[in-house]
Order: sequence, then structure tokens, then C-alpha cells
Amino acid sequence: MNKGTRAALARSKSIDHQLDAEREKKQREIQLLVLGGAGSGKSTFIKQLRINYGDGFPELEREKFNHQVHDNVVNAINTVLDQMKTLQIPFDNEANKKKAAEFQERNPKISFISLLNQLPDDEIESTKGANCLMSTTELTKRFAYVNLKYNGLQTADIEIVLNIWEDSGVQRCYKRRAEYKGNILSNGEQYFLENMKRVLAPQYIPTLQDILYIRRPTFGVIDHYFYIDDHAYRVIDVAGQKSQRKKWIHFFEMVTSILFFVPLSEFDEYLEEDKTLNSVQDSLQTFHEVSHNQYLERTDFLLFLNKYDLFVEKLKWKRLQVCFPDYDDNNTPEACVKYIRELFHQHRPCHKHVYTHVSCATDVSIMRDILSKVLDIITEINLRKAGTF
Ligand SMILES: Nc1nc2c(ncn2[C@@H]2O[C@H](COP(=O)(O)OP(=O)(O)OP(=O)(O)O)[C@@H](O)[C@H]2O)c(=O)[nH]1
Ligand SMILES: [Mg+2]
Repeated sequence: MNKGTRAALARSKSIDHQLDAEREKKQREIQLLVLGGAGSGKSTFIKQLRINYGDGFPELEREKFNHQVHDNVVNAINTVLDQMKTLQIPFDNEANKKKAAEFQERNPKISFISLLNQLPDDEIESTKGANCLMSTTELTKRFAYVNLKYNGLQTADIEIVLNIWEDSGVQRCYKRRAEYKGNILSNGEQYFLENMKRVLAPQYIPTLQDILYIRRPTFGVIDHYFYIDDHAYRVIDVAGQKSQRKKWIHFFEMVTSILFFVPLSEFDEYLEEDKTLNSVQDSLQTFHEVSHNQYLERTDFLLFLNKYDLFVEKLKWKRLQVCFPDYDDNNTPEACVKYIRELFHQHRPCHKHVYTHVSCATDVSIMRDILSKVLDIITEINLRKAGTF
């Protein structure tokens, strides 16, 4: 064997070795796929993992969410200003009417649905990196693709929006938000409007609570990596919007468990992308389809009945019957959640184990307890899968 052949053989052995190591690492990695409709709380759940088991969002990382908070303020104020026209509420100060119109022209509402629909169909990307959410650079790149300027609010517009917000006509319209039709203000948007002075201040750095309340739909697929108790976790976050769900199947074969999110409080709401589909009914249908998928026959599911805080509030004035006409028990959160939980369990294949958690993904202390239980369950599933249990 000449020198060149020996060197080539050594290189090939080394590549084989690397591939084996990579394969072994992949086999040991616990892979969690987080599924559920748009806005059900998937990414917020992953932020909680990062808070409890990742870097915890140090200040330098939190700063990167500044623009996302501004985007949420822009969308929220646009909604209130639009509703002033619908509800025919005048500005208290006539000059604000003109300022508001100019502000809206410069800062129109960002429609994430249309942005998602403009992304190429084969957009399946993953962002690797130590416990990181999609970087601002990556987002800027993607938004540039869909022609959205991503600069946050200009200083002059910050002053204008703060002034407009003080107008008593705008405040009256905000107080009547329960009457908004079609375009409701989300819980997070209300939070940012009520904290507007703080979040638009010059040296503002988002707090953990701010980060948990941000609404920024997931584009494509994002990988997150965590190392917890000597286990490597890959947590896969996907977009929940209907047109994006065909990408989910790409990950079915290799996952340890599916984490499925249901937005409990949306039992009287319809999908943004399809106004004929009730949100919780859609979740039930999707859960049925996914849990019966042939590639997931032996995969256990963790079901999160999420947004329980908003669910409890809504049940004070809305009956669960609007979503489930057959439901005739009392309207307490306990009875209602029990009913929904049973419905989901009826929709699973009977051999499949489904571990259920009633959650509030924006609440750090509730999620700390839930996450610890979830990780115990996942470790157990992983051991069982490896055949050592
Ligand atoms: N009050 C409350 N808000 C929640 C809860 N879970 C999520 N949210 C809010 O709901 C919004 C949507 O949450 P996301 O985590 O972005 O939803 P998603 O499932 O990742 O949505 P897509 O990426 O579009 O598929 C955010 O503004 C969160 O702050 C909850 O349990 N309670
Ligand atoms: Mg998301």
C-alpha cells in the first residue's frame, strides 16, 4: 500500500468514526417536538425551558427582544385606533386625529399571517446554537425577504404614540375592548399598552415577563438545545398556522415525545387563518390526526391544556357550551377543563398514553413545577424507549 492510499484510508476511517459518534450522539439525544395551533403557547413554553434550564435570558439577550415589544405595541395601538372608527369614538384632542392617521401610515399593522404566506413553501430551516431563540439577524434577514422594515419605532413616533395613548377618546375606546369585533386585543397586547411608558422608554430592557408576553409567530422550524441532568435535549419549535403544519411530519420518525398545546381560552374564538374553524375544535381535530399518525404509533404524547388563566377569566362570562353544544354541566373551570381533557383522551388511539398538564405558559412559578414533572416523565419515556426500564 503506498503512502497516498494509506492516507486516504486513514481519512476515510476518521470520517467513519465521526459519523458513528454523530449517530450515537443523535441516538442519545432526547428529541421533543412541540405541536399545536398558532398562538397556543409553544414558543412561550420553550422560553420557560430557557428560563429554568437554559441561560435564563441574561441582559444582553433580553435587549434583543426590544424590537419585538415595539412591534407588539404598534399592532395593539393600530387595533385600538381602527376600533375608534368602528365604534365611532372621537379623539378628545382633534389634533391627535391627524397625528394618529400619520402614525398609522408610517407604522401599519404587521400581518403575520400574510408574512407567513409569503415565505417559500420549502422553508424548513433550523437555527442551531446553544439554547438560543432565533437571532435578531436571522429574523431581520427573513423579514427583509418579505419586504418588512424591521427597525423598531422611530424616536419621533414613540413620542406621538405616547401622546395619542393619553387622549381620553383613545382611553375610552380601550376600555370598551370587549366590544371589539373581528380584531380583538390579545392579552399580551393589553399588557404592552398598559406598560407603554416603560417599554417605550429610551433605555428599556425587556424583563422576563415582557419576553413571555411577546406575540411573535414562529417562522419555519427552530431547534433549541438544552443540557439537563446529563441529558442532551433537542426541542423543536414549529409554526402552528394551518398552512405550515405539513412541515411537522418531517420530524415524526425521530422524536422521543410530542408535546401538544391546546389554547383552552380560545373555546369561543376562530382561527386567524380560517374564520370558519373554532380554535379548540381545530386543536381536537389536529390532535386526533397527529396522534393517529402511523409514524407516531409508538410515541407518547404530553398534552398541555394551556392558557388556563385566560380560560378561568373567560368562563366568568362565557359558557363552554358555545364551543361544545353537548356540554350541559356547570360552567366552573374545574368541570369544564375535566370535560375538555376527557374529550382529548377519547380522541387518542386507545393504546397510547397521554400525560396531561393544565398550564399557563406565561407564569414562571407555575411552569417551574410543571417543567420538573414533564422532565421526569420524559426521562422515564426515554428509558423505556431505550429498553432499559
Ligand atoms: N395569558 C396567557 N398568555 C399566554 C399563555 N401561553 C401563551 N400565551 C401568549 O400567547 C401568545 C402566543 O404564544 P406563542 O408561544 O407565541 O404561540 P405559538 O404556539 O408559538 O404560536 P405560533 O408560533 O404562531 O405557532 C404570546 O403572546 C404568549 O404570551 C398562557 O398560558 N396565558
Ligand atoms: Mg411559536
